[in-house]
Amino acid sequence: MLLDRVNGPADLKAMSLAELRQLAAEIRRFLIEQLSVTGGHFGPNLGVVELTLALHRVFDSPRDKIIWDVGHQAYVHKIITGRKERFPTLRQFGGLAGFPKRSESPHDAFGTGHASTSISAALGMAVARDLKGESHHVVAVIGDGAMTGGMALEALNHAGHLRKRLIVVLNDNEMSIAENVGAMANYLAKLRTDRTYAKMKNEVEHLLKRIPSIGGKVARTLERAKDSVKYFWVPGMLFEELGFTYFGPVDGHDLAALTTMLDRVKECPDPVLLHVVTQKGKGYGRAERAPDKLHSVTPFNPETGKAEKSSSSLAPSYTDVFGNAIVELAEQDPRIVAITAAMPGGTGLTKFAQRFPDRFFDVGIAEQHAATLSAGLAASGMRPVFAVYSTFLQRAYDQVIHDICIQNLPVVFAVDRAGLVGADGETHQGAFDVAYLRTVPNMTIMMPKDENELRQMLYTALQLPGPVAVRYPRGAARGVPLDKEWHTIPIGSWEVIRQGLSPVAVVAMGPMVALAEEAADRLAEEGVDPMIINARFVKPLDGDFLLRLAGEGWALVTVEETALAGGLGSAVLEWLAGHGLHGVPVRCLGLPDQFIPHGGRGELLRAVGLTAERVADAVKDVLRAGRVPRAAVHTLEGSDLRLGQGRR
Ligand SMILES: Cc1ncc(C[n+]2csc(CCOP(=O)(O)OP(=O)(O)O)c2C)c(N)n1
Ligand SMILES: CC(=O)[C@@H](O)[C@H](O)COP(=O)(O)O
Ligand SMILES: [Mg+2]
Repeated sequence: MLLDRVNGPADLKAMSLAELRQLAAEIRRFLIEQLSVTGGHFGPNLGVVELTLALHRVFDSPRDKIIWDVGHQAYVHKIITGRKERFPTLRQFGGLAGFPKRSESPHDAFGTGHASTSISAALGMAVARDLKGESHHVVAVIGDGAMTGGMALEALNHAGHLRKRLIVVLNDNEMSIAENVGAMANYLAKLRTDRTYAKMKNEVEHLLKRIPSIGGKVARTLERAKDSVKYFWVPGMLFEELGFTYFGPVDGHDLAALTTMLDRVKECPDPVLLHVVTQKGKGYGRAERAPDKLHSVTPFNPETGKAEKSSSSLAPSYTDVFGNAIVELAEQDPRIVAITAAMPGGTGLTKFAQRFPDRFFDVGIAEQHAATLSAGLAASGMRPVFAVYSTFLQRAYDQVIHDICIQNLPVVFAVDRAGLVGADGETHQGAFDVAYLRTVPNMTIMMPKDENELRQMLYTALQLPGPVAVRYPRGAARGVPLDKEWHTIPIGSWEVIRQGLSPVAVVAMGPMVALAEEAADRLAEEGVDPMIINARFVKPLDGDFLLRLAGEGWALVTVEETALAGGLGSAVLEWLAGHGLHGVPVRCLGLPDQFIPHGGRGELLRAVGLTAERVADAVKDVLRAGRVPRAAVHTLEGSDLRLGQGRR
């Protein structure tokens, strides 16, 4: 196998085109075999096999910098740059990351995971190169979906101004996760079919020149009439006007054409954009036919394409429960509209989009725009629900503050993937939304203990006059029955799940309520019987309840699957301190002040100390503390996390 001979990009240089074509076939087989076992981003990587080979053939990584936008399509890059043996550990704790990581390889020039960052980073590297008098190449590989992100356009604008030597490879496969949307997608479609324009140009010129005497003059005038002719004749005008020389479109599966074009753009002294047309899922029929469904896969049978039966519970996912609930609510309330930033499937809005196409908006990978679009909708009497992953909402923080909360507009944030997401690692953990939303005045934040409460929270949120975030985790809910009737949940009210006899209360949020119940079962064997509280509102806290607990001498253990700094525990400590209740023993369990890497969610929870055992220990610990002297320091410690000690 040629692939056995590839341990670095240098091994490609000596290969003939025929050998590169054979290598491409071998890499496709490798991807299908490996990802059918580990799962991962499937369609995107099948689509960039030839493009990656051509890039590493023409450029000299790691001296030349190649930045992969989003980075979910960097598996082939990792295979070529000496990491193929590690693929059985892909996205597992201590194993190969699913995105480029500078700490993983010198060939990973820049860490990615969130879309639309590559051109900015590449421009930064080009500026640094020139300031340092170096001469290497910098290449940003960005998809048509990521190109709909505002950051990408901001970077194009600046790059065209600076006119630095920079190569942008636009990987256009007509897909984001779902089909790509927006005027940019339409523009690219025109460029893709541009061959007709080019053909038309030759025919028109040929015709003009055949007209006796004036024809040639008209053709020359047309050629000279820069704008109209350039616009009409020269494809890629949008990019040309931004200061980029546009090349393409080129077939992204034709190794000869790709290497020729890359050799050509490599010589350009100014910014260039090479438009490459690829097929997402290329080489695996099911992925070619359903590139959205096979954007990422769980382990599957490569023969049948069927997902392996995972042991996951029969309970519905929180996402599906949300997706069904918002359709039911929208049936009753025509003011409800749903917004997504290029994640209709992931956020469960597919059904809503089919049922209410006029009230559904996929804005592309543009969370900032989605947030302020929602603000405009809310300011005009609609009830927008912006469904967005916790990690991606980070992109719209100023819009949340400036456009929504200052004006106290009734926007509902359906914050999905809140908590540890697992395999996608540091860039995707939903760790920070409580901290970053709790500090914003006018914001209400709630998290359900199960799917039935999620439905009622969504209903409650849509009754509120101001901004509200309903956050829920990735994956299966708890399989509880769903109330048929809608009812509102009193704002700021906590719920006693288990009364308990010992003077200690476990104040838990979301899936940590179930963990607290597990801990209580363990403690019962030792005669300890804590109260368990469902802290279903993080903002506002249930101050009356806290006052009663503190006044009656209870000790507290807070448990959350979010960053401790700024989370539920912080809120409780701030509240107690703010009310002069300094003697209450408190232990706070949650995510430590570290980025949580990829791995199974269970493994990661153990690594950060969010286990029933650790909750039980904390309860006994805080009971032992008893009424602590006023001078006591409340602990906010996470665990002494030694992440990355997993399988190498
Ligand atoms: C800021 C941000 N929002 C949403 C996502 C989720 N996401 C991951 S890949 C993807 C689509 C990317 O499309 P494209 O750039 O065309 O790459 P392709 O998958 O087609 O290769 C999206 C929306 C993300 N990674 N970052
Ligand atoms: C690369 C990217 O950002 C998305 O594909 C993300 O990995 C989807 O996450 P879920 O699998 O949780 O929908
Ligand atoms: Mg794409």
